[in-house]
Amino acid sequence: MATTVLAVRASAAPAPPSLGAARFSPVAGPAVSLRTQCWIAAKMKLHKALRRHGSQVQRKLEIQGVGKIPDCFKVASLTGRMTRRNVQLADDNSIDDKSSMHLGLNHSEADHPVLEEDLVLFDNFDDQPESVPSLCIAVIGATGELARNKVFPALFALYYSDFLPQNVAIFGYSRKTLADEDLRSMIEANLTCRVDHHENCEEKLNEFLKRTYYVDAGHDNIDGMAKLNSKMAQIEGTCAANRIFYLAVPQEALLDVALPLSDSAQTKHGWNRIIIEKPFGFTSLSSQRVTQSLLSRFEERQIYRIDHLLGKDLIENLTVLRFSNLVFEPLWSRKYIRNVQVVFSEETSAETQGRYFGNYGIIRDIVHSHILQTIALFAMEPPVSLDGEDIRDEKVKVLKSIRKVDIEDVVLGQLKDTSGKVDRYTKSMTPTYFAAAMYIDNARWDGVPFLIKTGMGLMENRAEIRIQFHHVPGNIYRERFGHDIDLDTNELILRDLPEEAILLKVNNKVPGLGLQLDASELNLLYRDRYDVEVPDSYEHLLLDVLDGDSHLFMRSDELAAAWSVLAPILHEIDQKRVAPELYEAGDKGPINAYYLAAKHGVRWDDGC
Ligand SMILES: NC(=O)C1=CN([C@@H]2O[C@H](COP(=O)(O)OP(=O)(O)OC[C@H]3O[C@@H](n4cnc5c(N)ncnc54)[C@H](OP(=O)(O)O)[C@@H]3O)[C@@H](O)[C@H]2O)C=CC1
Ligand SMILES: O=C1O[C@H](COP(=O)(O)O)[C@@H](O)[C@H](O)[C@H]1O
Repeated sequence: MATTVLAVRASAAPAPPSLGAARFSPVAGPAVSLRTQCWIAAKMKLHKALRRHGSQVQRKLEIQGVGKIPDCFKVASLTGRMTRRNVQLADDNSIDDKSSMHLGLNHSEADHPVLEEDLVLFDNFDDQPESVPSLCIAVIGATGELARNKVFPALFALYYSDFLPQNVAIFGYSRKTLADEDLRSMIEANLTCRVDHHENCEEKLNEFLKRTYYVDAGHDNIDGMAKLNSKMAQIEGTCAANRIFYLAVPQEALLDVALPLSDSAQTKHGWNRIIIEKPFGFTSLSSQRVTQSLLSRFEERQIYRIDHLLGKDLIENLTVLRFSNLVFEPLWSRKYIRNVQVVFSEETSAETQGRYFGNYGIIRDIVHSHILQTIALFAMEPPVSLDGEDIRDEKVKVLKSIRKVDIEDVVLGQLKDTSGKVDRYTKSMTPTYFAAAMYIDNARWDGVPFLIKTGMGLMENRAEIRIQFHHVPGNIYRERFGHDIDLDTNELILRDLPEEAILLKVNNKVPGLGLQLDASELNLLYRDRYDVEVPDSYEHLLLDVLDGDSHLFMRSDELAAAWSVLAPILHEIDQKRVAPELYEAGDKGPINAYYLAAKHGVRWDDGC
């Protein structure tokens, strides 16, 4: 563990610490006061704490009678005891550990101590302000589709809402010859972000753009990363500084970028985190090699494998609903649950997905990460805490318990080519649709089919998880339901698309004389309940990275376990040359998916 050496000042009336922010002031307009920086840091911490520990933190706030946003040192005392890691820190009275917590330093990531002469903290945490480390975010592959359409807009939305520290700098990096101004114009031109109609947006955008710089990598990432490092260092000075590197590059370029980055672009004055995009490898072996190379240079805790589909509220609700409601928690097992359906379908055709879908196909692109992570979060045992590692410990057990999938329980589909051109998917047999029945061989889920279905170019956008419960044993009302026993099945539906909702199907009496039963839905429609704009999932996940919260990012052992589930299927598909069933755009997808569900005693109940 790296030791953080800090110069401690005696007591009252401390001189303001030398802030990285001061170095940003020439580009950022007037220097921002320590108070403001502290307030922003507090707000970020508080936002996160409220999101994750809601009422606990809220109660503490009320008890302390603090205003809307308390001072950062007070927030630390409100949130600092929430995770196991922080419990240890809070229990340890040494100034070093406490100070590193306030600085946002994660010991295992902070390879080197913060420089003694640059950083001044204070011995009384309840009364004294703290220094806010600067943050540099580099978007590698800045000219690509993902960076332009998703990453920069998400960064700006976070900046707009004050979720990035005041002393932040953004770097775009690619091999094209561009100037800062070109990058800024590109960001501005592609800003489809949700805050563009909000108050002061233009002002904020100008501020944001002034903090944005371009680094031309040339044709060699070794030189490129050295250049990036020196540009960042110039801005950071020698103060405490953290860095995030978003690797928005094709899989083939990942190591070409990541290895020089590890050698030359990491800060020695804080933590470094890298974000890696899906799909995570083409084969189990190639993925393993990439992982080994990454782990030879980075610590596991530094690596964030991002799948933006996991940044939806639907996914967080999986655990919130189960673990915070007594009416659901006891039902979460084979005893009450008959089957689980995970559906992710899109109207858009794979043609419109751009290069990133390419030859990878839907199994590597969507099933490997999104679907298997959803199942893992759904089916895991209660984690010890909300700490990322505790959750990942439980997810990996689920992935390792998934039974080898029988190829007879797999349906592949491919969108018919309507362009008249040679169909690149047909040529490569790349599936654009996948359905399967999976089983988890453990005590909780033994015998429960998990039916998954995902495809492009279908009749509607749908992302939902449906949980069908067993029929009531010896139901005394059975005669009132008619012949279709499925009609009285209780069902819980968590939905992201077509619109966010949580629905519970229950049986009730039809009004009037006589006793007739009906199946109705108790609806929680987010649109009606909450008058808020939903942040893009990239915003959510970027904030998690900033916060060091890893629970929605696949750890290397999860990645390997997911490959163990899918590699045999991919291998058998290749070996037997299993041809995908063609389906029309805007249709329901392959008919075989319906036979598959019936074989496992399930009826898709999803409208498509
Ligand atoms: N597009 C999307 O919405 C999504 C993309 N992804 C994933 O994100 C990654 C990027 O996708 P996308 O933006 O579509 O790809 P693009 O091809 O549009 O962009 C790739 C970017 O990487 C840069 N690049 C390529 N090779 C290198 C290299 N060796 N060194 C440095 N820079 C390099 C390119 O710039 P230059 O050639 O100038 O260096 C370009 O800026 C992929 O892994 C993809 O699977 C995941 C989900 C969604
Ligand atoms: O990663 C992917 O996500 C997109 C859907 O993104 P969203 O922001 O519209 O939710 C999907 O179209 C693509 O196939 C997939 O690779």
